Amino acid sequence: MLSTPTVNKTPQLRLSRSQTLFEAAIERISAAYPKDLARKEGIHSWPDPLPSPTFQRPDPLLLFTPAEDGSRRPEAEPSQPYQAIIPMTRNEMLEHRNRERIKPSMQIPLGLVDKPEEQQVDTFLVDLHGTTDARSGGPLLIAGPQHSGKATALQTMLLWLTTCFLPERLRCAVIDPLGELDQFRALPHFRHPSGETLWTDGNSDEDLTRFIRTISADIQQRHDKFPNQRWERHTLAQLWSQGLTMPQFLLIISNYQSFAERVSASTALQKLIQTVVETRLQGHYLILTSTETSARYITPEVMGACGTKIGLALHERQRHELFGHAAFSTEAIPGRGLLMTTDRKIHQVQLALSAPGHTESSRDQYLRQEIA
Ligand SMILES: Nc1ncnc2c1ncn2[C@@H]1O[C@H](COP(=O)(O)OP(=O)(O)OP(=O)(O)O)[C@@H](O)[C@H]1O
Repeated sequence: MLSTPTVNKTPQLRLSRSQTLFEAAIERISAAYPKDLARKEGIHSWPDPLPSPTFQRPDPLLLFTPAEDGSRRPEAEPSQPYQAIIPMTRNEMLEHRNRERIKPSMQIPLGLVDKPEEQQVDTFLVDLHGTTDARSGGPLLIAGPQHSGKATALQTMLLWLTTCFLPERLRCAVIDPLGELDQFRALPHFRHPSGETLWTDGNSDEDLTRFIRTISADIQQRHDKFPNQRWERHTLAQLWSQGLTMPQFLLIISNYQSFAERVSASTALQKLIQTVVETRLQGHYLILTSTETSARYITPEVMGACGTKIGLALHERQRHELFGHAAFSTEAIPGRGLLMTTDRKIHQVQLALSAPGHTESSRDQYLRQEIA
């Protein structure tokens, strides 16, 4: 039986302006009863709180460990080290990709998830294929108002995927009405073998129809190539191991709500979504972002198909629409949100940035250089 630790002297509480009371309380407890001492006394569950971007430190959580390359170091080097989801630089990851025999995987590290019931903070893996446990998800929906971090989350996921997979292993098609993913546009992952670009802003019905036709034909072709194949969870992995390079296919529709008023566009998109969702085991995956959560913008069928839902900075009605009555409010912190997976449990998450930098433009520049 463990004796309750006694704290004789509580250090002075210094509240900086950017610190919330909750963080200050944790800091105070941590100072009074440090982790090392807790471990010595057999207490191992002492998770850090989710990292919070602040005015002084807007980029505390990154996908990759930033490179030690002075020329590309973010302008103001912070005193604290960055917290990175992947303990490798992007270059190390690229080398790893070239050396290893790569398997198909749509598990994407996107941040940290707080699990108070397990007293743990874990890496948050989005699982578009659905292979792990009850948490695994299938299609992903990220909902949040403007400037809540949706595009940033897409950038982090695209950086991960295009780093892990060569274009013959991953093909992406993007509908990006606001040009938020432009940094990635020139990558070969976004081009069809025919040379056609798999990218549209979707602003004209004509463009959208052409785009949908190309993707639908691709999906049909894959089906025709293996007419007798019974697609199961590991079929794609088995085909890869036999040397058949059939790319995983990811469809991203950013700002999906913007198509709701255009009847023919939204009908065509819904049909495409349904096809992609139904052929997940063949390696077709879907990510949607939306500023709206009501049935007027996202039909119950599309909402129901999204096994993983992330809500960023939602107000109460939207939280209910997305997560039901169990949803709770989170602090207004960039990249902080709620997550619900197929087990219908709700957790708080902090999403990672794809690039370091104190301002949006310096992060954008870093990301562009990184991809180039
Ligand atoms: N995970 C994060 N960590 C720290 N800051 C973040 C994070 N995500 C977003 N931000 C901050 O919030 C700003 C807005 O993010 P982003 O552009 O991704 O939002 P959005 O929801 O896509 O908005 P819009 O719909 O207007 O494009 C970013 O420039 C960044 O400063």
